[in-house]
Amino acid sequence: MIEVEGLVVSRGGRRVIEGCDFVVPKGGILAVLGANGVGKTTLLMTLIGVHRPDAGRCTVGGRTGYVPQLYDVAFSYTAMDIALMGRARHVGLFGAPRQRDYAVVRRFFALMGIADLEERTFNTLSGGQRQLVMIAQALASECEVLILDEPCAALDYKNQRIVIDLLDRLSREHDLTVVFTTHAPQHAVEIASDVLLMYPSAPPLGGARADVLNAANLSALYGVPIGRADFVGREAYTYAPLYGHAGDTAR
Ligand SMILES: Nc1ncnc2c1ncn2[C@@H]1O[C@H](COP(=O)(O)OP(=O)(O)OP(=O)(O)O)[C@@H](O)[C@H]1O
Repeated sequence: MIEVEGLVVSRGGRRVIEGCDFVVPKGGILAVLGANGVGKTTLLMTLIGVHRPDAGRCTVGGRTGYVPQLYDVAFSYTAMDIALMGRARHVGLFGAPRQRDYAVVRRFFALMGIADLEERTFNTLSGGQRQLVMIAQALASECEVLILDEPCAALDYKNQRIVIDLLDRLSREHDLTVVFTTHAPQHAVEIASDVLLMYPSAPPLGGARADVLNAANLSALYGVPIGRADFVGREAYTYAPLYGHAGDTAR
């Protein structure tokens, strides 16, 4: 469970988050949406204790895993080495990973369709492949709360599906509490129980997905007209194109 009350956070001497309140129940999924630079990463870093709030309260109940937006490592670790780092609290400070640790990582690699990357050097993987390995690392920690910064940003449609479905499944079957940021409202439509909309000059708006996620709020959030459509019988959002495609005009 996560409880945030009256949260105020500054970066570089400037207030970035002001008056943020929300609750995510155990097993809930919160999607955080907002324009570039509005403070989504700042909020996540505050949840995991990296940034200190100027005011307010922020309680995260349970072992927490974090998946950053971008990740590079200094040494030639393999994808397996990187994912095994998620097992640190199970392995202990001077211990070596055991059979079970490998088995846990391999289970998530298989679920995410990246079993073939196990022996590859992490830094030679594509951005999307690295993102999948980092998510496997966090899941391998067997955390109770998982916080992910744009987990699908570098992923193709199929891999977005895999990650979004996996988060949904883990929250349903293992009561995993999830917070993720995204620039794709569709990810919120698909799995979020709760949504937090972060505005540049107004307090964030949070609540149950059905109450908060709608075309009017999304249009105000991004400053472009966003419409609701139904896509194969499901709620979907899309922004209106600014210009017609060149091929649409009469020649
Ligand atoms: N190290 C820093 N020092 C000063 N200001 C910072 C620092 N890091 C971020 N900021 C500022 O804090 C604000 C919030 O940044 P943050 O990274 O939280 O935004 P975001 O919503 O995650 O953006 P994006 O969608 O582009 O990832 C921005 O205005 C940014 O310029």
